[in-house]
Amino acid sequence: MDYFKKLLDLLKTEREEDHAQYRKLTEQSSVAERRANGLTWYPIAIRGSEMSRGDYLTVEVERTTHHELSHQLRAGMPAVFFGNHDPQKDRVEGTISHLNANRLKITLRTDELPDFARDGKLGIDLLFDDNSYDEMQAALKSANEILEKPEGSLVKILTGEKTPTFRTDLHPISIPKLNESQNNTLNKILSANELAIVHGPPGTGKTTTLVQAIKALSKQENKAPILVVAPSNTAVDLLSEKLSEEGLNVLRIGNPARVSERLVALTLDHKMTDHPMMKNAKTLKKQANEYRNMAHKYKRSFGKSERDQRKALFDEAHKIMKEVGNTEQYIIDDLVAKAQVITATLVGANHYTIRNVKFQTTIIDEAGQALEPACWIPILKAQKIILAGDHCQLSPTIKSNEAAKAGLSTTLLEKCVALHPEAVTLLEEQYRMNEQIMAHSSKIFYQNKLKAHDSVAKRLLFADDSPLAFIDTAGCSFDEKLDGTSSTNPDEAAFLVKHLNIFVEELKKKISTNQFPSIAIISPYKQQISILKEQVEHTPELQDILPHISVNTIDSFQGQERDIVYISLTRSNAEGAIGFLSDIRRMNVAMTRARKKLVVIGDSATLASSDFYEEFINYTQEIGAYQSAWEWM
Ligand SMILES: Nc1ncnc2c1ncn2[C@@H]1O[C@H](COP(=O)(O)OP(=O)(O)OP(=O)(O)O)[C@@H](O)[C@H]1O
Repeated sequence: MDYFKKLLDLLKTEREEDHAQYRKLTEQSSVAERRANGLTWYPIAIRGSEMSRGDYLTVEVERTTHHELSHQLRAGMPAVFFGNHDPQKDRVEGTISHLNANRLKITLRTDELPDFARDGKLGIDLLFDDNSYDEMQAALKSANEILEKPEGSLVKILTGEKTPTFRTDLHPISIPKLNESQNNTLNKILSANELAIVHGPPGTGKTTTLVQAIKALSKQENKAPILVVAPSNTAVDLLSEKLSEEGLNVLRIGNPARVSERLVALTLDHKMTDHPMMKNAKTLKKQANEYRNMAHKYKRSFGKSERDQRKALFDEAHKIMKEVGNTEQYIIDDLVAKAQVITATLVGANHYTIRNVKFQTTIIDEAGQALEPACWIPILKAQKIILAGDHCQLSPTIKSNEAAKAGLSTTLLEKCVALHPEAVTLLEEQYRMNEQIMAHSSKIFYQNKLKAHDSVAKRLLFADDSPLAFIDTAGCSFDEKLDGTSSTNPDEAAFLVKHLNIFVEELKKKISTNQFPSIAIISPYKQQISILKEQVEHTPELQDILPHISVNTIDSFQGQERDIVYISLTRSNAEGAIGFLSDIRRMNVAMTRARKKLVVIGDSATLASSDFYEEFINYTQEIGAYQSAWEWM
């Protein structure tokens, strides 16, 4: 019982901190400041409006200037439509329903355009996303109630009160395109009655395996829809596309982060427009909008009979819209029932279109990055859960240090791996890294069980190149600095760029520019990234290959891979303080992005305080991959 009470407390702390940070960013800041922080579109112009379900008005707007500014507005987020003459008063709240480049649609909680909208000074402001927290909170409360009931067996298993069970009557199947550990995983998923856990280290084909498993599950469950969710829209998009490529009927709930034709065709909106019943709804909608436009011709200031006339027209429009709503609901139910797979984000699993739909099986991908309270939203909709991810890579970002320390950063995946090892299968063969790049990660995180597939085990940029190097800056006096709250090391950055430069010169002799390998330069420290970016961009010899180089923090590279990876560890001090570097899961992500070459630059004297780095450095010494920075000076 205390299990969910504790989570509810942690979630409350997190919500308060998140809200406080949001307020700090928005309160007392001008429109220009909020715009610079990516929270506001201003100015905007109205490009159209139409009635939508529930007597709401959907307005399409365009950002008319400042297109170069990045912003955090996304479909599904709560926002406010405001007039800048009197922003306190002139505001209507709503939800962003579509977003494409510099245009968005916002569904407002009103049935007609407010008067202030006739004035040109309009904008859209992002609101704090209370909805996600409300959904998480409600899910935790329901889970707590279910836990006390006899039928709450899945909840009891996930919280460690019961053990999962497996069918023994199934004949294992073997799919030729899957390797042995992938097939084992597939069979574990099929035989699980309540829970299976897929542990997928970097490059081991987790997505490939899940897609095949979902296909097989769909057959096993007689085509009843399977719910597939992940914490981010990007992850949901990837799975939706792959599942559809395999011929499954996929319905994507919510709005994709990326707009591709294939993906758009899977969305509910798109499928609705193709539905045979939609023509009817469209005709009705058009009629309702005509009534509404007629009503608008009567201004509020007119006499009584005009006001009555206006009201009658609005009433008629609303009546028709109700009918539209019913037809649309019918279409939605039909599409949901016919889908083999429904995909959404964790919170999107409670989208109004599927809110009351129950599933036999739910798959949570990227569970290693999912906030536990969010996982409970889809879990409550299912009888069987598949958790897939890697708890040895980055965990979800938590805003409140207090909540993180008290346990919110521990994922459900991690807890379940510890509670139910019998439900876990490890994908053991990876298709990304040269075996030398893989070895340290495999030893520290995966009990030395990872194998490099033959096609990659010996992969190199060119014959005789070395796939791994640790370059030791100890004794070079490359001292770290503190820039705000972020550590930097300008000397180390300069050294890295110089090393890269020499290596690139060598590469250019062997590989043509258009087939040039991809390069990542990674550091855990934001300010170090800025310095590195600046130096790379100002190195004349690197100009022609700049499009092949990406410089960014570790977090932004999760899930990606590059041919060459340089890591700037940055820390170098007499005290042996390594701060952020002690988060070895983050370093696991950094070190496992490289396909053919990994160069790690750091100060062994500072790093010696950590077993993780000490073992890494020892390993590079054993295989002759250790160098001193002196050799390059
Ligand atoms: N059984 C297999 N045989 C050959 N290639 C495979 C196999 N499984 C996966 N791969 C290849 O390995 C690569 C990674 O696969 P996939 O995208 O499924 O992995 P992932 O584990 O989801 O990746 P990530 O590490 O980014 O999470 C792909 O190029 C895929 O084609």
